[in-house]
Amino acid sequence: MTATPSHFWAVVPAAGIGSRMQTETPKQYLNLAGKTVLSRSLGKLLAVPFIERIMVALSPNDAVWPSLPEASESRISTVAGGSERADSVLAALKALDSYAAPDDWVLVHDAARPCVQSAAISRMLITLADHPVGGIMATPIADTVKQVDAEQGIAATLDRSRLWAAQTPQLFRYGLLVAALEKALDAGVTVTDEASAVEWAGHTPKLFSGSRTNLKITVPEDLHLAELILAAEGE
Ligand SMILES: Nc1ccn([C@@H]2O[C@H](COP(=O)(O)OP(=O)(O)OP(=O)(O)O)[C@@H](O)[C@H]2O)c(=O)n1
Ligand SMILES: C[C@](O)(CO)[C@H](O)COP(=O)(O)O
Repeated sequence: MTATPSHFWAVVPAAGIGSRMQTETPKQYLNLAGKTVLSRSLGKLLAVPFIERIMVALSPNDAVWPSLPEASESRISTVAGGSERADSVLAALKALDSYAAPDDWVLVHDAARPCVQSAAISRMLITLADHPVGGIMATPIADTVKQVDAEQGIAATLDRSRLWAAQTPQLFRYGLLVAALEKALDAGVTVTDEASAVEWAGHTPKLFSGSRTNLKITVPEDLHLAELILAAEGE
């Protein structure tokens, strides 16, 4: 690796309630092939040796975390998250302040994406290491894309040739990401991923081609798909 800044940190937003899963237990604590979804996601990051510390944003009401094996892992710390995903990410970034220098890299990865491959994360870090801004894992949109009206009638068929679906991990310089998120949230901009704040600040992040198996567990059927993906990968 030829990266000038040699430090890599990670942030895992895990403070959501998982309303679209329709389960009482927040989705990060659902069982996925014998471990919690959060444990599986953290395991993928812990297997990347470049990552020095992982800051996990948890709900202030979280009572489950202390029972996870990862709670006693020396490379993991926790912090209270916020009301939106972006608030949780910013809280975790700020909690890394005593470790991270402005030019260090920080990788943000959703707790809800447990099927990401550690080898793909390493390849992404190596590929983007000399980029001035950073980038995100993403896949080209495979389906024909429809824009709908208020009654769910089809209003248009979009040109998908330049449309990609954003995933996590998303990798940015620490100082640039903190500044971009703070400014976007202060301005009331809707920020559903880190790249949207960085784009709003005037930068051009890169896309790193990922896999569609890196799905986000969002609705009930995703848990079954994730089990199949992990089983196919021998996990
Ligand atoms: N206030 C929030 C909201 C979300 N997240 C985290 O952000 C990731 C992606 O968000 P999403 O899939 O939308 O999770 P939820 O907000 O939990 O789900 P829903 O929108 O269905 O309620 C998840 O790991 C989730 O725990 C978070 O840390 N803090
Ligand atoms: C960051 C993200 O995973 C990219 O796909 C996603 O935007 C976060 O989830 P949400 O459902 O948009 O909150």
